[in-house]
Formats: sequence, C-alpha cells, structure tokens
Amino acid sequence: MPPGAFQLSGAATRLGVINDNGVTRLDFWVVDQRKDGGGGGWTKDGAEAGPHIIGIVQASPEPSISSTSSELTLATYFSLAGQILSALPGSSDVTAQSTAQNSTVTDGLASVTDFSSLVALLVSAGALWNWLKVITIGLLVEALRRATLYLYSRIPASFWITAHFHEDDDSYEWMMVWLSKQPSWAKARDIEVSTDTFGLSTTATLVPGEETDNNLSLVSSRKLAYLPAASRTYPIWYHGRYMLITRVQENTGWRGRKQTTLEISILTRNNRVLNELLLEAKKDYMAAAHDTVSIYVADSDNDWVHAASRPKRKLNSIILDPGITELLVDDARDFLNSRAWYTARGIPFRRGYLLYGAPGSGKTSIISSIAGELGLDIYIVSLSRTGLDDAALSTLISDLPEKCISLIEDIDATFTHNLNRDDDPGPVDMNAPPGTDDRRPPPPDTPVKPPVGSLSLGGLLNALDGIAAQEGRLLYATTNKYSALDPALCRPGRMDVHVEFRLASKDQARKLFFSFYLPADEAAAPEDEKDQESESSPAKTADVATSEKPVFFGTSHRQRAPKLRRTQVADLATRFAEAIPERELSMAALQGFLMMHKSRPFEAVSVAGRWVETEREVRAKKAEQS
Ligand SMILES: Nc1ncnc2c1ncn2[C@@H]1O[C@H](COP(=O)(O)OP(=O)(O)OP(=O)(O)O)[C@@H](O)[C@H]1O
Repeated sequence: MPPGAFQLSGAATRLGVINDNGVTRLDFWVVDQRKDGGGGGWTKDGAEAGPHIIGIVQASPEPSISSTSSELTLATYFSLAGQILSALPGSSDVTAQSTAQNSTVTDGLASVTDFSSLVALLVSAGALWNWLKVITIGLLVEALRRATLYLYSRIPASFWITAHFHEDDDSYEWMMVWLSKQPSWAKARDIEVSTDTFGLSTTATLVPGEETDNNLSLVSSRKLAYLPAASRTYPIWYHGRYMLITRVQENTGWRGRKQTTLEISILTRNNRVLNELLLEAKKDYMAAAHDTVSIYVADSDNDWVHAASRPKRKLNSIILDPGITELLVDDARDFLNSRAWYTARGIPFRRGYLLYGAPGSGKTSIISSIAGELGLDIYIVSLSRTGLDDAALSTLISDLPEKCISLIEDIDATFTHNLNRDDDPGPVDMNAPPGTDDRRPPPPDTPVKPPVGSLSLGGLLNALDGIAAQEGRLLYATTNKYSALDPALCRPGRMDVHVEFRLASKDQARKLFFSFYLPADEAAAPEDEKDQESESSPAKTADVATSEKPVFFGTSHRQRAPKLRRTQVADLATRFAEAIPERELSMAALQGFLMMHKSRPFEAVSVAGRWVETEREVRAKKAEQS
C-alpha cells in the first residue's frame, strides 16, 4: 500500500456500526502498521483499546453524525476515516480498517444502507463513465487479441495448400509410392525403412545399390525402400515448389489401433500444383499396377483393405469348354457399358454370376482373369469370417466401389444343411436345379448347420439386392454344390447368369497340354531353338532316370522343358488327350500332373494312362472308406 493511503477492507457491510444503548456509534480500528510490525493482528474490539488500536471515533451524538445508523453513508465513513488519519501522528504510514466484530444489533440494517450506497456510487455518472471506459478498453484488447490470433493462423495458411491422405484410402498408397521414389529420402537423416509394397508387386524404389546387388536381391524377395517416418516433417521440392511432408499417427482408441494420415503442404496459392501432384502420383501407381489385379478383403472393423496384388492372368491360359470364356467376358463387358440402359428402365445396375461345378475346374481362375481383362479390382466377401453378421455384410456390400468384382467363394458352405466341402457327395448332377439335391438328403432330425457368426440367409439376400447394394458391381459366386443352394439365392436379379464348369474333357486336356509346353508367348521363339530337343527325348530321359538324383517330391524349377516344335507339341497333346478319360478328372488335377512332368513332356504322355488308373484307384478307395 502506498504511504498515506488507508484501506477500508471488505465491503461496506463490514463497517462497524454499533448500536450502543440507543446511541449509534461508528467505530474505526486504525492500526499503526509500524507498531503492529506489519503483521495485521486485528484482535481487539472497539471497547477494549489495546496497543494496536489508536483511534476510536464515536459518531453519535456528534453533530456531523446522524443519530441513526441508517443515515450513515459511505461518504461519511470515508470522511471520518480521513479525519482520524489526519489526526494521527505519522498518518502517512497508517492503515485503517473497519470491522463488524462485536457488532451487536444493526449489521443487517447497515448492510442494506451500505449496499445501496455502494450501488449509488457505482451507478453515479462519473462511475458509469469509468465503467464504460474500462469495458471499451477491455473490448478493444480482446478484439486485438483475436485479430492477432486469426491473422497468425490465416496469413501463413493462405500461402499453403495442404492435402490429407488417410491410410485406408487408395490415394494414400499412391502418394506413398510416389514419395518412395523421391530422391530426397536418400539424404534424410531420420527416415523410415520399409518393405511395404503398397499394393504393388514390387517396391517402387529400392535402397540405392540394392537393385544392382544380385545376391542381395535373391536373398530376399522383399525390397527395401526409404519413406518418411511417422510424426516427422520433411521439406522437399516438387517442380520448384517447396513442400512439407508429414505422416501423422493417431491412436484411434480402438484396440490400440493407430491411424496414419499423410499430410502434404505445398507453398503455393495455386491448386493446379496439387492437382498435378495427385495426377502424377495416381498415374505412376496405375502404370506400376497395370499388370496386376488388386485384391481387397474386409478387416475386423468391416472396412475394405488392400490385401494383395496378383499378376494378371491371361484369359487364354484358362481352358474352358468352348464358348464359356467368351460368354463370361463379353457379358461382363457389355454390362459395364450398359448403365444408361439400366437407368432408363429403372433396373438396378447390378449383375450376378453363379459359377458352379467340379472343384478345380477353373471357376476362381476365370474370375481373376476377367478382373484383369476388364481392369477391375476384386473384393472378396468371406461369409465364414468370424463376427460377420447381417448388418456387417450389408455395410460391406454397400461400401463396394462402383465398378468392381465382388467374389463370394463356396457360397454353399455357409447356407446348406450339414454340408461342407469335406463331404464328398459323389458325382453331382450338375443339371439338377438348385434346392433339388435329394441324393443325400439330411436326416429329418439333423439340425440345420448354424450359420457362422450371426449371418442369416435373409441377410445375405438383402445384402445382395437390397437398397444398400452397390450399383455397377459384378458379383461372382462359386459353388461345388449347385443343387444344394437355396433357390432364392439363385434367382435372376441376384444370380443372373449360371455357368456350369465340368470336369476336363479330352479337348481341354489336349489344349492344356499344348499351352503347358508351348504357351502363346513362347510360340514365337526362333525355329532353331524350337528344333532343339535336348534331353527331352525318351532315351535321354531314361539316362536321367538311372543317374543318382536327390530324393524330393515335385519338380525342381531349375529344370526347363525342352524346346519343342509346334507340330511336336500338337502331336504329344493329342496323344495325351487320348489317354485322359472324358469328364472324369478336373483341370486342376491335370495341371498338377503336368507340373510333375514339367520338363518331361514325352514322359507325361507315356505315363498319363497309368496315372489315370492310379487316380481311379485312389478315388475308389476313398469312396469305400466313406
Ligand atoms: N480350365 C482350366 N484351365 C487352366 N487351368 C485350370 C483350369 N481349371 C483349373 N485350373 C487350374 O487349377 C487350379 C485351381 O483352379 P481354380 O481355383 O480356378 O478352380 P475352382 O473351380 O475355383 O476350384 P474350387 O471349386 O475348388 O474353388 C488353378 O491353379 C488353375 O490354374
């Protein structure tokens, strides 16, 4: 407190107004801070003047003081206080304080009076003006503060364009692959090293030196690449523009899962730069992924995630009965170009294909091949996934992108009576319509196999053609037990085209043999190479057979098939087909047999008959046991 000042502590209600035998008295306790040692110590009441109390004023019946406490005003208190202080020796160092201690009667009344005085003072013209000034200054200061903050955040931001890429989105992969190609990482001092291929068959950029080191490449098929580390910001230059790259990792709070977001800020006011960057990254990625088919599966949160990329398989490498490949490919292609037709007629723009028939007859292979041919990604819907219920399936189906292939394999496995893929019901009457498989009816008391999770047939049907079902998608379902399927599942609208895949015909066997030993790519090899028969002749094969060989099953990849002339392969293929019975073995079985004779086409032909006999015996034994 400055010298000479005095203090009336507390509100006016605390001032001591004492009604003493009908005489209103105003008591001030004025303490000399010098005597008190500065510690306060208001321990005495007005009646007992102690060493600290140096002044008591009796306000009444002084002429200047009214005889009732209600007439006392705050101004009077102040004036009295002033008088006391001026009367005191060394008044400039004195502090005054009033108190209501030992007040006997009139505190309440005084409170009212003091409060109204205070209000009167506060609302007096002078005070209001001061209030106004204080409020105005306060508003100005606040406005200035806000303006500064706004400008601080907006001015730098107005020079930057920031794009955010979420880990779950394809664009994140495009950008990460693009980033992995940037030379800046090779010089960075804090960097993430990764073998992630971001959906491509190979890492986009190798660690410098790795690509030239053949040994290292052989040791690991996974290649190393540099990438921006999480929670770091890296400056790089793009087309002369300054960019900041940040990978932000946040806890999602769900099973400790972390969500990564990539942020790219470009120092420019022109969106064109960002557009260029995005298109460049997308084009690069598409070019790198051109020869692959992307496969997506659902994760435990029922989000589609990129699971793998497989090299495209040529359509002509799958040998089906005449017309089937063309039927499937042309139908799908035509469908994709017919959106307007569907819209005009109000028909949902969806198409379903049910491929049924013998195991290993090429159902899955042709779907993958069609995806490659039409440039579509495959989304695998696994009905047997734990935790998949009707709602989750519906979400998954409605989250499919507009043009894609969704694949449900072995659709019979989830919704048939007590049947599963291990049961071998013997030769199936493929032409029996769905729901009519009565060769092996389940006993009446057989409980219906509960669907895995809480997925119901109704849920599946709704997901396939309900309102939420995505437009423009091609649905492929495969089954080995056509007749066991619920007819509702197979009706047009859900499964529009049903295609039967049968066991291998002689013609298929011949074509498979041909394409196995003389695929289209190699048919154009120079004549002289084709003429070399090398060790493939029966005599030479015999030589090899007598020499000591390591014991192993399968065929070593180091062995190469001999180069054969086209006519030779055609002749061998015909002989092979003669040895293969019509519609008895699957194409997968034939492929497996040829793989065992990968480098020995002559031997394949000569032992094919014996192999067929062995296959029959194995199947007969199996049938006996079951
Ligand atoms: N028609 C075919 N032409 C060429 N290869 C085939 C053919 N059918 C099957 N294969 C080969 O057999 C293997 C299994 O084929 P795929 O998985 O496509 O059969 P699938 O009919 O889907 O069998 P499943 O019903 O058991 O799922 C693949 O490696 C494939 O190359």
